Amino acid sequence: MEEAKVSPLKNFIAGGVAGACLLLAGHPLDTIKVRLQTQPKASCAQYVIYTGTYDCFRKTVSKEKKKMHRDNEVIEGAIFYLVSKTCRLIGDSKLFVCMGAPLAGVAPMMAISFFGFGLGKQLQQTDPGKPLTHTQIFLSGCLAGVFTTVIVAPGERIKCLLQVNGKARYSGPLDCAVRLYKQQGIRSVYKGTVLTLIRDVPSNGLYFLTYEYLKNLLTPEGQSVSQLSTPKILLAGGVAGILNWTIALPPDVLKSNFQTGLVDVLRTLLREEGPTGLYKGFNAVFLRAFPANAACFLGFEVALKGLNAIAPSW
Ligand SMILES: CC(=O)O[C@H](CC(=O)[O-])C[N+](C)(C)C
Repeated sequence: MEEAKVSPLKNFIAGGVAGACLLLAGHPLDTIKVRLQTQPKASCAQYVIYTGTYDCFRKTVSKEKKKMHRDNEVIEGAIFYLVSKTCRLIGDSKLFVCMGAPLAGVAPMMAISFFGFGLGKQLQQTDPGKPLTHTQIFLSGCLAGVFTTVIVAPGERIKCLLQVNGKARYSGPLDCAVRLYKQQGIRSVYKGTVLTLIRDVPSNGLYFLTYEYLKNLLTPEGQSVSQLSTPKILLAGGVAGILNWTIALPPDVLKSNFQTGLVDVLRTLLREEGPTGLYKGFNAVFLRAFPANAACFLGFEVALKGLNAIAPSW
C-alpha cells in the first residue's frame, strides 16, 4: 500500500466538490431524517405526524406541492436556480427545502473535513513512501471532526430549525442566524456544539479509516490506489458513509432535538421512547448514507485527479 504525498490545499478544494456532491445526492433524505427525528412523540400512534420514512416523504411532497408560492420563483443565484429546477423535476417537492444554506455550509464543511484529514495525515507522515497506520488514519479523521465542528455546529442548528419549521418561523438561514444571535447571542448560534463534537470526532475517524482501508483492499496487487475504478470508489465511499452513521446516529438524534429546542434530551428520549429512540430516522439515514457518500468520495477523487493534472507540484 503506497502513500502519495498529501496536499491539504488540494484536499480542501476537492473536498468542496465532494460536499456539493454529498448534498445533491443526500439532501432530500436528510430533510426527512430531521423531520422524523424531531417530530413530537404522540401518546396514540394515530396522532403521530409521520408514521415512517415513506409517510414523511409522501406528506412532504404533497403538502409542499400545494404550497408553491410565487416567492419560490425567486432565484438567488445560479446554484439556487439549478437546485430549484432539480427540485421541480422531482415533483415540485420541498425535499430540497432550504438547500441554499446547506450548500453554503456542506461544501465548506467537507472542504474543511478533507483539509483536516489531509493535514492530520501530513503531520504524521514522516516519509511519503511509508504508509500510515490505521490508528494514524483514524486520528487524522478525528482531527477533521474537530475542525469541522466550528462551522457544523451553527450550520446544523440553523439547518435543523429551518427543516423543522420551514418558512413558518424564519424567512431564511440568514434571518434565522440573525434572530438567534439577537435573542441570545453567540451561545444560541453555537447551541449543540458538544453533541456535534461527540457525533463528529469519532465518526469522522471511522469514516476516513473505512474509506482508505477499503480503497487499499480493493486495489489489485501491483496497482496504485489512485487508479481505482469508479465502481470501487463508489463502494468504498458508500460503505464509509454507512459505518460513519452507525456510530453518528445516536448523538445525531440528541443533537437534532437539542438544537430544535428540547431540553434534557437523553433522559427525555430514553424515558419516552426507550433506547430505540436513539435510532430515530434510521431508514432515512441508511437509505441516504450509501448513495450520498459514494457520490461524495467520487466527487473528491475526480476533483483531486483534475487538480493533480493541473498542478502536479502543489
Ligand atoms: C455525520 C455526518 O454528517 O457525516 C458526513 C456524511 C454524511 O452522510 O452526511 C460525513 N462526515 C463524517 C465528514 C461528517
